[in-house]
Amino acid sequence: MAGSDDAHELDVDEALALVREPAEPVDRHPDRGHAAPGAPAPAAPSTPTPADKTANKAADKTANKAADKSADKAADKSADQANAHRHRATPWPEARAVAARAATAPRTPVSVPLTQALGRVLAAPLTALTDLPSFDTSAMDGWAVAGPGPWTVREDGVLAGHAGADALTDGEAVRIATGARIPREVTAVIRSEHGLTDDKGRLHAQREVMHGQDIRPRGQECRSGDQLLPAQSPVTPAVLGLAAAAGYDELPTVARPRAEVLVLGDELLTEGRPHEGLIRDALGPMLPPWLRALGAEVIAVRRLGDDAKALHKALSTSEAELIVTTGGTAAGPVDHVHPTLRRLGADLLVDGVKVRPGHPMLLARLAAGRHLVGLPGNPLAAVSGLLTLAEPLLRALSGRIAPEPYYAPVRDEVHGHPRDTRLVPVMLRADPEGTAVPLHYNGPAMLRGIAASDGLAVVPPGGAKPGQELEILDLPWALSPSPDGMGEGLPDGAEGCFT
Ligand SMILES: Nc1nc2c(c(=O)[nH]1)N[C@H]1C(S)=C(S)[C@@H](COP(=O)(O)OP(=O)(O)OC[C@H]3O[C@@H](n4cnc5c(N)ncnc54)[C@H](O)[C@@H]3O)O[C@H]1N2
Ligand code: MOO
Repeated sequence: MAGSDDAHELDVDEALALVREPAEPVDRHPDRGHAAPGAPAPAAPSTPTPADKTANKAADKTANKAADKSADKAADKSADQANAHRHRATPWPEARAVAARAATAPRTPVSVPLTQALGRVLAAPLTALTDLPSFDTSAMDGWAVAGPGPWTVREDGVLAGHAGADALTDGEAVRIATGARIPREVTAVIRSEHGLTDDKGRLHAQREVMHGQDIRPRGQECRSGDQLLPAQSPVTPAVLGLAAAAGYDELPTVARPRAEVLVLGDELLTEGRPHEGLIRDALGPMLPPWLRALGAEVIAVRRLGDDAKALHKALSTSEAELIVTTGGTAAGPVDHVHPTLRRLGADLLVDGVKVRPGHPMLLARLAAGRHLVGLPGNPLAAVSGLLTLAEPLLRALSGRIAPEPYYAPVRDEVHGHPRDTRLVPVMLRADPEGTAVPLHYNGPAMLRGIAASDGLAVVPPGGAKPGQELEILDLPWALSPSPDGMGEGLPDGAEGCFT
């Protein structure tokens, strides 16, 4: 694992670069202090603190020692590697596009019972298997009447789900329940609160009776064969209801991509409180449901510690189409992801992204149809990797349509990184502008901000001014957008059917 326990979106040099425009060559010292980790009122450290001074003195002393030449060499090498890595890093928008294009194989449609279809995507248009309603239906409890009143009321009544009553003749009425079949020759339904029977049992309407009132004619909502929804529509609870009403027992859906989560790190506990340098694994509980919300079927979550052999074996034997690893992406002594991918001859499609947090994230193709997303271990950096690389890849694999980007003005100034995009948790206000309020506790190791947020604001390099419109990344439990054509082509008047 990387030695630095708190690598932030801005380290000291980067924070200084923000106030020292134009940028001079930046010399990184990742182990020598950082900007405030996203906690309230972050401040660029313009004056060295006593702690910095002591650290600097110690560093100078050390640097003067001849015995440390080899350490300097190693540091130079690692700085070179860091620079090379930064150079390779993909700009954030491009990284998302690469991930969206990475899945090329066509998906096989699978027919699943309605009970298993929620959250999937339709592999074919939803076409009505019946007229809806499939027979003329009473919209109200009351009387079905034929011709002008008053009407003689028949002894028997008609209930929903029962066989239809005999045809009425003019001047006849029959008691009818909501949803019951309308007998032939009926001209209107009178609601029970709008009719009175006299002592001879004859029915009188209390208000004017319009022809056809409170009758839902067969096919009012759709005719058999009508397209109700286009292919690629997400299957929501409402879609399940519509499909059942239209006669479906199963739905043709796009197969869910199988995903496996490999949690790396010897320092992780699965229960209890952190102690003696050990911390709780925050990603094991967070990622599986998040991946499911993004369309994946999570087939396994495994904790491998910092064991290069175990990682190699897991990657070579996994049956998942998407392997998500957490941690081990940096260049620390036990960061095994890069070396293992090299051993496997994987194709690195994205190796580092110009985004904070999460810049060490990566995307690799292991073999045809099998990908790995390497998420950095810092929890918010992992969320950033999830939304930057796993989300577009899973969207393509599960047949979902990319949401239209949406924008909201930020309430406050948001500090930017000098070169990289920042993703900052925001809360959306219910005001007319839908203002986004940036949240504190947005440091790479923190989940407190994201847990309270409605989305992530995309802050361009250089930052954003109050009122500036920023793209907002939805969290996957927010509503999915409708694909093109959904809601179009409804027959005239279909929306205006109030009762
Ligand atoms: N010399 C450098 N060191 C680091 C750099 C750098 O540029 N130069 N980048 C830093 C950044 S930024 C990040 S992000 C991390 C990424 O490191 P890894 O992906 O190798 O992650 P680890 O070192 O394994 O862990 C980092 C951090 O996160 C904690 N962690 C890991 N897994 C979990 C988990 N499942 N739940 C909760 N917390 C987890 C881990 O204990 C570390 O504190 O590298 C920096 N270093
Ligand atoms: O800044 Mo790291 O990428 O913690 O996320």
